[in-house]
Amino acid sequence: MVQPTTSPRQNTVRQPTADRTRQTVPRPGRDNGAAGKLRDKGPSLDWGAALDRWFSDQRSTLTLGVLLMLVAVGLFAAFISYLTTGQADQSVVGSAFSQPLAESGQETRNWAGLVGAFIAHVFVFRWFGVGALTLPIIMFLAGYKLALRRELLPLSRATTGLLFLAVWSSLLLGYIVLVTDSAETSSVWCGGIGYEFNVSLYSLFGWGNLAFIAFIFFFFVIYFFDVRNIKIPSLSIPDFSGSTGPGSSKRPDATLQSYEESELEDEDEVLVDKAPAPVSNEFVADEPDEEPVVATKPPEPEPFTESTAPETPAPVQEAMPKPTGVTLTIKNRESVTDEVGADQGELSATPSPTFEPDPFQEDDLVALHGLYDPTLDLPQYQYPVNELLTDYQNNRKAQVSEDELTANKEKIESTLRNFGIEIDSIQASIGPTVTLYEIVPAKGVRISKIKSLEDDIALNLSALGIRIIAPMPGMGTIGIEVPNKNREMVSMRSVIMSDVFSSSKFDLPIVLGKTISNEIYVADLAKMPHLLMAGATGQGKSVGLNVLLTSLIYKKHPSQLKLVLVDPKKVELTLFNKLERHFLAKLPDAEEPIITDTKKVVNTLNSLCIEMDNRYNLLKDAGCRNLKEYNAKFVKRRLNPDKGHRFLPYIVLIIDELADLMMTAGKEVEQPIARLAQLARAIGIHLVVATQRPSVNVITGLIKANFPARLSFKVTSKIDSRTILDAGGAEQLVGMGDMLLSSNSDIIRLQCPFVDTNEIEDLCDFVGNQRGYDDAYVLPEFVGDDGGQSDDKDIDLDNRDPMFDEAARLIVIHQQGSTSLIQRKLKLGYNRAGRLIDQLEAAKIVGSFEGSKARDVLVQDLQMLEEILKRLKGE
Ligand SMILES: Nc1ncnc2c1ncn2[C@@H]1O[C@H](COP(=O)(O)OP(=O)(O)OP(=O)(O)O)[C@@H](O)[C@H]1O
Repeated sequence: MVQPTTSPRQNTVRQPTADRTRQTVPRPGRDNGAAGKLRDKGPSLDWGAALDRWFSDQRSTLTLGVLLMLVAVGLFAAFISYLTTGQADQSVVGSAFSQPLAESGQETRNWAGLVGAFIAHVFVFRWFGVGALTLPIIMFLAGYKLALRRELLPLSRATTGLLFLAVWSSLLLGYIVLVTDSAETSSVWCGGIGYEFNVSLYSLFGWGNLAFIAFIFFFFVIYFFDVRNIKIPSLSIPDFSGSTGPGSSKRPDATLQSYEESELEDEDEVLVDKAPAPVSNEFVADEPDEEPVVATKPPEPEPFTESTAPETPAPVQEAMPKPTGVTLTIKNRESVTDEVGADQGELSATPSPTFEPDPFQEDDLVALHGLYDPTLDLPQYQYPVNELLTDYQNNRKAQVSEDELTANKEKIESTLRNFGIEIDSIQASIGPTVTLYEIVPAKGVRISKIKSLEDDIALNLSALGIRIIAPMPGMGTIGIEVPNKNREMVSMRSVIMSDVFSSSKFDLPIVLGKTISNEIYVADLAKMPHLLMAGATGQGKSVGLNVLLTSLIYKKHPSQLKLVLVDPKKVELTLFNKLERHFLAKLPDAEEPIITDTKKVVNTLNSLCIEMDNRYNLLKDAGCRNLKEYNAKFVKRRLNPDKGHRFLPYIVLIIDELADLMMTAGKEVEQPIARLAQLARAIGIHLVVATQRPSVNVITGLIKANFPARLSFKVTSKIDSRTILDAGGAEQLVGMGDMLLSSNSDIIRLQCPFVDTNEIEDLCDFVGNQRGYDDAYVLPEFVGDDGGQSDDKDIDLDNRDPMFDEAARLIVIHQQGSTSLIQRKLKLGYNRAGRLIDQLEAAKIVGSFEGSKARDVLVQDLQMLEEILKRLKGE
């Protein structure tokens, strides 16, 4: 969990046990580090790497591609030529090795000379006949892909089809040549394979050969076009573009169409939906009539509520990578490797049947569109720059003079001696806030004795905040922490700019400050997986929360992270309001993205539980154990958005002041918090809960048990310290961001970085002023026991939305009562689409809201609908 900086005392920061275990336990089916290292040493990898490098150099692929295309054209010419001149050339080819080559060359009539005649003789005459023409075509397609890094036709699929055609046409023509007894003149058309095949079997089966050849064709078509899912009439047109429907086009996205259609075949009405193709923003160059993609305009964001999930746009619908495509793909590949490489919590659910698209098509999708890149939602988004944070001039190292050190050492020694404790040695290391004196006691000294003298030593050193660590975990020493007279302020800017943070590959990196040995401590919230924070008023809790949020905002793209901010004190988190359209999530009907009202907090927590359940269902359907695996699969376009799959951002819930909530809502907040804390780690929902009052009726056993990572600023009593950390010590901290972090039973003292409100303001302005989503990320609707939000749905049908009729027709045509369908097709924001669906419900066109399912459509056809619309208009 820790990324240590280089420091002489590096070994003092211990890796949490869970992480250590994780490194040593190999995971089935995964590439583990050890295996990687072994391979690294093998010489074969160097060749592989060299080859990879060669292929990733565009000059190499361009050269090879063009060469392949030229050879393909030459071969094509040679084969065509052989079909007419072959017979004459046969003797030349036959005698090529018995007479001088130059002479034979002159005699050949093949357009591609003796070499052409020779190759054509093998491929056309000996093997495939006219079917051999498919081979240069395959070669040309491969060359084209290499040279231009795009496909004329999906390569793998076209290769399969063309190879089949080569063999099969040879068989069929062989049969014809045999039964017409025209081998003398026409055997060049069928080639040796087809002719020999038919000769061997004809005496046994007679015309049965033809039936067998026809059956082979049928068999191939069944598998190649996956006949389960396509309409039979389209089979008559073998189209290697991969498109199978009657309306198949030569567009390069034909594969995509086939992908979508094959998945949706069973639902005719959905196919209707697909006909006008929601592929509105792709392949602009080919389809100028379609809605153009403006490079600067991000695609319409989809608020991902469960009810909208089935309508989430296919990842394949994102703008086709333009000339930058290569870069994007490479970037994505890296990010996927990163993602798959690390590990996370696991989901024990048994994977249910998974959507496994045809591997050809899946390859084709990635080949055509590249990996799915969620950040293309906001392609122009700029990560915050370091200059937004203040460079505190006085941010010097802690000044502890030699005199101060020696004086403290002597005092410690003499104090201990006064109590009859002898020591072997004493060593000091200066931290930002405190200096640690490490003592090696003389043999026979009882550690508990030193610990019991804590107060006396503190008195003698006349310093506040002495903390005695006896023994120092993992070392045979005793630590005494003495606060520095002049402490160092750890600025946010310095930690954000540090290598350890900026190069951190954690999923949710949060920089918590500096350790006693001046190492910058970065933790991964995703692995914590939740954090409980306590601290008396004025000790740095709000600054701590700001630090945590700042870390996340600096590292994550808005498409990868959503924040749910709960602030019953109403003032602490207001600044983050500006991030509404980038990082914040809220309930569908919420006006403000930052939740301050207790009732709304309860609804939000329950809504997050629904989101959690929805995510578990998605993961189960995808056969993934955690969010990372799921997103990695989605990025590789292996999950079908039409089945509700979507890229899932991390959600971080921050509650600033749990005490208020527990006082007013008690169990109503405790239970969903405990449930989320218990179950939400695998699906990427993480909680940070802060409180001023770490008493047992606020941090109840239920909550505490589910928050293994706890952070305490200075608290007022030892009891409070015990409540939060299960150990004393937090009452002796010195304030101003001095804190103790307890995770996996280790306690570490840290100095929290400082970030001021005006820095947060600048940061939020920087992000908030950029183009964002249309709205905050919408959480699933939650209707409480009292009917929740339904009471404010007094719908006045005389005051219908101008788009009402259009929305109604859309819903009836698609027979799908979904807000996001309206949003997407009519290009409306979520709120307006939500109002429309309420009006449609009031007009009894759609049924009532049923949790995560789409609403029922109560009107069967357009005719009925027109009647209803007329009635509404009073006609
Ligand atoms: N990491 C830090 N480094 C230096 N000074 C700090 C740090 N954190 C807090 N302080 C100082 O302590 C003051 C109070 O901090 P903060 O507002 O975070 O306290 P708090 O615990 O949130 O209080 P409350 O609960 O009343 O809101 C800050 O204004 C700042 O001067």
